[in-house]
Amino acid sequence: MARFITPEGAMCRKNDVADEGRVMTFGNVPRPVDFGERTNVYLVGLRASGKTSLGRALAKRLGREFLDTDELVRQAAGRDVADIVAEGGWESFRRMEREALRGIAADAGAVVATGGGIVLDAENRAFMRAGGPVFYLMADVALLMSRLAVDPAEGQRPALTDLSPEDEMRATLAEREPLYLDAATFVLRAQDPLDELVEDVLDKLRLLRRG
Ligand SMILES: Nc1ncnc2c1ncn2[C@@H]1O[C@H](COP(=O)(O)OP(=O)(O)O)[C@@H](O)[C@H]1O
Ligand SMILES: O=C(O)C1=C[C@@H](OP(=O)(O)O)[C@@H](O)[C@H](O)C1
Ligand SMILES: [Mg+2]
Repeated sequence: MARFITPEGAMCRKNDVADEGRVMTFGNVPRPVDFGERTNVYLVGLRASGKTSLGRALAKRLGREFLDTDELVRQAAGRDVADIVAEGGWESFRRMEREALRGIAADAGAVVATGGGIVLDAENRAFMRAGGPVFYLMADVALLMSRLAVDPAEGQRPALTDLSPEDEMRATLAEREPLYLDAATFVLRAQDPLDELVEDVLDKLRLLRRG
């Protein structure tokens, strides 16, 4: 089993590679093979997988700007997600989310945490893939439910369906996992401690640096 993957490996078909218990995934579409000072890094995954937390820690470690599409939407709208959805429906929020993503300069060199549903839009997935490495924080339902019980943030995370919270999480995972994998350059283990995740990302970014 391969322990290291060259940038050329990023052009191969989707392929999970175990590396000391961690998983790296390379998709079947062209991936950024260069990671430089001005390249954005994107974090995707379900609600409570840790995108915002990891993004903040990673940006600090890299000395880069941290951006969160939910926060950009909130600033643009002057309202939180729950209010946007209550007034205009999810369609309205998704439109704003898409604009927030597009509004981030291609050469910002930022760490960008996204909202869990950003991958529903195929053009968002293509936009991130083309813009920089995309890290998918893979998590199971039990982990996500336990985090949401502690930190529900209802203004930020209104219900997506009429299902019970756990059934909703199950259905959302089933619907979105292929979409996260489609967007992803790498897969991370969401259950790992934050400091280990930061190191894991730095290791993977080194694979993409030229020279
Ligand atoms: N790696 C981690 N280990 C333990 N708790 C975490 C980790 N990442 C995030 N959390 C906690 O999980 C909750 C959701 O994290 P958050 O970063 O808001 O996720 P997301 O942005 O993906 O919705 C927060 O309470 C956060 O403190
Ligand atoms: O999964 C989703 O569809 C959503 C996740 C939320 O962000 P987090 O993933 O940061 O919780 C937020 O964008 C909105 O409530 C929609
Ligand atoms: Mg978040």
